[in-house]
Amino acid sequence: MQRAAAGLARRCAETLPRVYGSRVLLLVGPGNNGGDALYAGARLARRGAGVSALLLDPERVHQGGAAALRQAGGVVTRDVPRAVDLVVDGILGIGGRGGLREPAASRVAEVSSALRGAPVIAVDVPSGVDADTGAVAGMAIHADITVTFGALKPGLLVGAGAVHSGLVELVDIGLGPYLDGDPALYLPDADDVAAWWPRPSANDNKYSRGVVGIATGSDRYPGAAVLSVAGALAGPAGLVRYAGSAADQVRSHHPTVISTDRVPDAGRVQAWACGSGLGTDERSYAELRTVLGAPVPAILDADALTLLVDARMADWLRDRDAPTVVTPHDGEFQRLAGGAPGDDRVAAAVHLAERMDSVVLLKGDRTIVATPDGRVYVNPTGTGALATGGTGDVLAGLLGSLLAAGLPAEHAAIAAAFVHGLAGRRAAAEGPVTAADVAAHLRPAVRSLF
Ligand SMILES: NC(=O)C1=CN([C@@H]2O[C@H](COP(=O)(O)OP(=O)(O)OC[C@H]3O[C@@H](n4cnc5c(N)ncnc54)[C@H](O)[C@@H]3O)[C@@H](O)[C@H]2O)[C@@H](O)CC1
Repeated sequence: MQRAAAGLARRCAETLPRVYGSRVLLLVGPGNNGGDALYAGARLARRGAGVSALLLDPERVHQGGAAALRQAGGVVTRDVPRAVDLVVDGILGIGGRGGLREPAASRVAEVSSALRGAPVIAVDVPSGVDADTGAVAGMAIHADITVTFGALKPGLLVGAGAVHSGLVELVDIGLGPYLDGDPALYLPDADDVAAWWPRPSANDNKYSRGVVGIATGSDRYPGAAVLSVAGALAGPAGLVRYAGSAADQVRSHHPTVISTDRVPDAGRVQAWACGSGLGTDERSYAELRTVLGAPVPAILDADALTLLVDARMADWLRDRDAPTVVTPHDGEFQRLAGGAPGDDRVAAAVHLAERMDSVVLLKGDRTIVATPDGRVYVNPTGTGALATGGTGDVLAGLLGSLLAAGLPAEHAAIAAAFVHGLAGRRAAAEGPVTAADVAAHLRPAVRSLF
C-alpha cells in the first residue's frame, strides 16, 4: 500500500503547480482504495499541502491511513471546501460493485458542483467504474488522470470506463512475479505496431509484397471506393486492384490502381477488402459471394455486413478456410449478433468472434479487436475526430493492404486501427476532419512509427 501511495502522491505533486500551500481534497471510501488516498494525502501534507479528507463511510475508514493523515497535519472534514487545487478520488477501487450508492453518490454530486474545474485524480479505478469491464452502471467519477497500481485493468481501457478514466498511469508496486497467465487484453504501442508492419526488402517486387483487391463503392457511392483505395495505397501491399462500378472515379483519383468492373475479373489478389458503399442489391450479393469463395483473407465492412445477415451468406462465411475480419460499428454489430454490444464490449466482441469464427474489429472510441480463441486487443489511439463519414472506408482499405502483405488477421486489424487513429489525430490537429484528410495523413502516421 505504501508503494501505491508513494506513486499516487508523486503524480498528485506533478499535477499541482506547487505542493506547498496547495489545497487537496481526498474523497475517502470504506476500503483499501480509501487507505491509498489517505496515505498519499499524508505524504502531500508532510510537503506542506493543506489536505482534508471527506469520509464517505466514517465507520469503516482505513484506520492506519486516517491516523497517518492526522499525524502529518491533514484534517478530516464533514463539509465540502469552497475551493481546492486537486481532488483525489479514493472512494472505490477494484472492490467497487456497480455505480456509486447513496450516500456516496449525493456527496459526490455535491463535490462536483462545488468544485467544478478542479482536476480529479482517481486512485486505481474511477469510483463507480467496473474495473473488469468498463461498465458504468450508475453514478461514477470523471477523472482527469487515473493512477492505477500493479497492472492495467480492462475497465480503464474500454467502453465508458475509458472515458471516465482520462489519462491512465501505471505505478509498479512489485506485482510482476505474481501476475501469471495471459493478460485479459493487449494494449499495443507504437513499437508493437512497427514490429508487425511489413516493410519491403531488397528482393521484393510488387507481387511479392502482396496484392490487395478492393471491392467497394457503387454508382451511388463512388466516394467509398475512392476512400478505401486511398486507405489501401497507404498500406504495405505492392499493388492495389479495384473491382466495382466506381472504376472510373477510382482511376481518375488513383492512376496507379488496376481496375475492373467485377470481382471475378480482378485477377489474383492475396486479400480482399469488401463492403464499403457496395450496396445490397443482387450485384453486390454476387460480388460478396465471390469474395467469400476466394481462398484468401478478407475484411468485410459496411454493406458486406448487412449482406452477411442473409443465412446463405452466413453458410459461405462458415465454409471459408482463409481468415476473415469483420469491422462492425455498434449498429452493424447489433444486426450481426442479434443484440447491442452492451456495457461489456470486450465480452461482446469475443462472443461474436467465436460465433462467426472471424476476427471482430468493434469500432468505437477505443476500438476492440477480438479473435475467435479469445485474444483481445484495444486500440489506444482513437479519437472522436474519426466519427465522420467515410473514415471506416479508409480503415477497410488499409486493413486489406496489411492482410495482403501477409500480416496475421488480428495484428492486421489492430495495426490498421492504431495507424488510422494516429492519422485521425494528425488530421484533427489541422482543423475539422474529413475522411480524405485521414487518408492523406496515413503515410506520415506510418512513417512516425519507425
Ligand atoms: N489488491 C492489491 O494488491 C492492492 C490493493 N490496493 C488498493 O485496494 C483497493 C481495493 O480495496 P478493497 O478491496 O478494500 O475495495 P475498495 O476500497 O474498492 O471498496 C471497498 C468497499 O466499498 C463498498 N462498496 C462496493 N461497491 C460500492 C458501491 N457501488 N457504492 C458504495 N460502496 C460500495 C463495499 O463495502 C466494499 O467492501 C484497490 O483498488 C487499490 O486502491 C493497493 O493498496 C495496492 C495493492
